[in-house]
Amino acid sequence: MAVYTDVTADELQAYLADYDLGSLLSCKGIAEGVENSNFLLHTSRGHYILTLYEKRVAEADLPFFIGLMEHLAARGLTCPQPVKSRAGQALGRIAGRPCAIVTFLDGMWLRRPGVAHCHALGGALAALHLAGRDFPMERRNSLSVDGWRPLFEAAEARADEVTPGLADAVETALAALEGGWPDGLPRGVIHADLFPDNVFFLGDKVSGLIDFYFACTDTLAYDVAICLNAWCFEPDGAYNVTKGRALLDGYGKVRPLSRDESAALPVLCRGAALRFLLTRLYDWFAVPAGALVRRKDPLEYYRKLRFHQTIGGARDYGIDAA
Ligand SMILES: Nc1ncnc2c1ncn2[C@@H]1O[C@H](COP(=O)(O)OP(=O)(O)O)[C@@H](O)[C@H]1O
Ligand SMILES: N[C@@H](CCOP(=O)(O)O)C(=O)O
Repeated sequence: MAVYTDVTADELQAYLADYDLGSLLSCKGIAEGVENSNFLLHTSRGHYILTLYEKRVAEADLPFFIGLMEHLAARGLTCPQPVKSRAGQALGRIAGRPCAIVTFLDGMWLRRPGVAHCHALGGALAALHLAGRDFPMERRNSLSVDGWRPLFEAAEARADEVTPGLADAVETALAALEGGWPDGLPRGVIHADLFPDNVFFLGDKVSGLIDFYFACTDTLAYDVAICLNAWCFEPDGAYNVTKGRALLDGYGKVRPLSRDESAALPVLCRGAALRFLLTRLYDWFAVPAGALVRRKDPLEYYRKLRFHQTIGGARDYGIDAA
């Protein structure tokens, strides 16, 4: 359960007095997520999500996230919509943390997505990339290649407690990526964390996307690599090429990848694997005492990184590369 900051009933009542949300019926901490504190609010007007922004979210970035959700919704994407106070403010402060209330989305996320879901996810990701093309704000990706070494240095001394040899393996992979990270590929708004728990389905159809708090301006194909890692590996660690092909096909039907983007997938997948390995490794040792959160396994992403280090080329992901 991700609740780092508790909210008292009095604090919440006082906060909601500035909103036209009716009377508060209940407020429950949400038993999922790792980054922020989330609460399900039930008021006489309906259901809402209250998010208190924690550790990795810089307050200065909040207008980007809020503006992006509004922009994407205006272009037909289903994503949470910030609820404004009577004074027209989407952002506030509660229990000492910056916060926002957003609309509740129907649907559920899938613990075991199948091939059809991967296809639908690919289409939804491409639709997001297209809808973001004319978003006027920019946000640098603080968790791209130049953000990885500081994370590694913070966790390096204890990395081998997770598995022997991890520190050396990460150093080698990191140095290779720092020396050969692609630039010049098409850029735009990326979600940067479109894991299954951030995609809601009704049947085989994507019903909504949530959790835009890593969204930024970066290489579009890097977002595809993040999704290949998050959606197309089986619990036993095997890459499922049928799911990979479905995801890439779903994506390509909406926004075809260029030959350069396809050819860059192996290095982008290695980078995407290292990025989540590093944040999970950092968090493994840095979860604050008393926080209610389930830590995520860094080794899952170490295994994915090793897979990507062994593949021959983009064709192995289920795509015909240049
Ligand atoms: N707008 C929403 N509608 C419905 N459920 C939501 C919404 N936002 C968050 N949730 C629920 O809260 C959980 C955690 O949200 P998430 O944004 O992933 O947290 P975190 O910010 O910690 O990553 C989700 O898995 C989902 O169950
Ligand atoms: N997806 C990340 C962690 C962040 O997950 P969230 O959707 O709960 O914010 C990971 O798997 O490491």
